[in-house]
Amino acid sequence: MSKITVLGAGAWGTAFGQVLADAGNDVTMWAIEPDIVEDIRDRRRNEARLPVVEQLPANMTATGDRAEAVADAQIIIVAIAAQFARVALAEFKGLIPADAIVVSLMKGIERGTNKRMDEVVRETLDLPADRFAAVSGPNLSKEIAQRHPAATVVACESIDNARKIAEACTTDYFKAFVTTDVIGLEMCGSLKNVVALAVGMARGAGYGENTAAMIETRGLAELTALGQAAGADPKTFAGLAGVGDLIATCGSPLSRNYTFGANLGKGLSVQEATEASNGVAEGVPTTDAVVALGKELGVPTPLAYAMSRVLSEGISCSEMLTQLFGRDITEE
Ligand SMILES: NC(=O)C1=CN([C@@H]2O[C@H](COP(=O)(O)OP(=O)(O)OC[C@H]3O[C@@H](n4cnc5c(N)ncnc54)[C@H](O)[C@@H]3O)[C@@H](O)[C@H]2O)C=CC1
Ligand SMILES: O=C(CO)COP(=O)(O)O
Repeated sequence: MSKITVLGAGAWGTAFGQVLADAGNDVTMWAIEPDIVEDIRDRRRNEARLPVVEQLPANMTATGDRAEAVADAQIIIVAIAAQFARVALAEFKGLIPADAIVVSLMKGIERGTNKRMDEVVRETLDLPADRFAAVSGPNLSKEIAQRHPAATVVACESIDNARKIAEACTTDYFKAFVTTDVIGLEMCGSLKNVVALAVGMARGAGYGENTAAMIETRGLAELTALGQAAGADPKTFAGLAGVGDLIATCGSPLSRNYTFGANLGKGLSVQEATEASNGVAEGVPTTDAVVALGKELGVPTPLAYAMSRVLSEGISCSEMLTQLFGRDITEE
């Protein structure tokens, strides 16, 4: 049993906090929103971000005080919207215990720098590779909050530390596999959100299984190529964090990215879809970062490019698909 702190009490931060508490750990949530801290601490609820949970476990509390949150924590989980991770974590620099393992749940690429979350977290906290882990997989928060059976993958350059994190989040309904492929895990989690935007858009526009399968399969090829160029192990893309998460995210209205895309497909503007979104749709800012990363690594990213035109120019779903596939005859 460990003292574990979760930074960010959004939908996934809170649901994962419950998993950790169910696994027998003492869990402290830190959030920037005083009303959410008060709700978790005084009422064992997170009405704003995770209303589906009627009562959070008794071994879960919350604070808005940064130093108090991380003092004596053996494991620190980061579940903050990816584009704000750098600015939020900078406030924790110097407060993190020297032997704590820092674990990212975030699925995004930083806009402007094109950096993965392992790079952002390690840079900001000045953390060695063996004290950073990422958790990613088919993990829709609302299902896990209701304790539906699910699995995930923990990646750390130190397999022993990956095992420590896996053990800390193992319950009778939640299983964690381990890997040392941090880059692969990060790339899978971030890039599948862009694919989910496109699939959601096609569904929202009224297209069926063939169109969805085409986007998912070509999307998987795109994220695998980009991941490999960044140094990932191709096997990771065929596993839970790759195909697994793609299936969950591209097939569920519980996904914010899928829903954001579906709203675009139904004719909402980007602004309207943003206002309708229940939480962060990471694929939106990540799309441009993926296009830029593709250029940097010399890997074509037709799907991310087509989606970037949807987001910046408002092209329609059929224009997006025409842009995506073109008319040239190419090998699969
Ligand atoms: N919801 C889900 O099913 C899953 C989400 N994820 C990933 O986990 C991450 C967090 O997602 P959710 O908790 O669902 O999102 P959310 O939209 O419910 O919450 C986002 C969190 O970021 C925090 N935040 C934003 N700006 C901040 C700042 N400047 N300082 C401090 N905190 C700030 C918010 O306070 C909030 O707690 C995302 O990267 C997401 O892709 C991963 C797996 C599943
Ligand atoms: O990552 C997720 C499922 O694995 C959650 O997807 P959304 O962020 O689109 O809700």
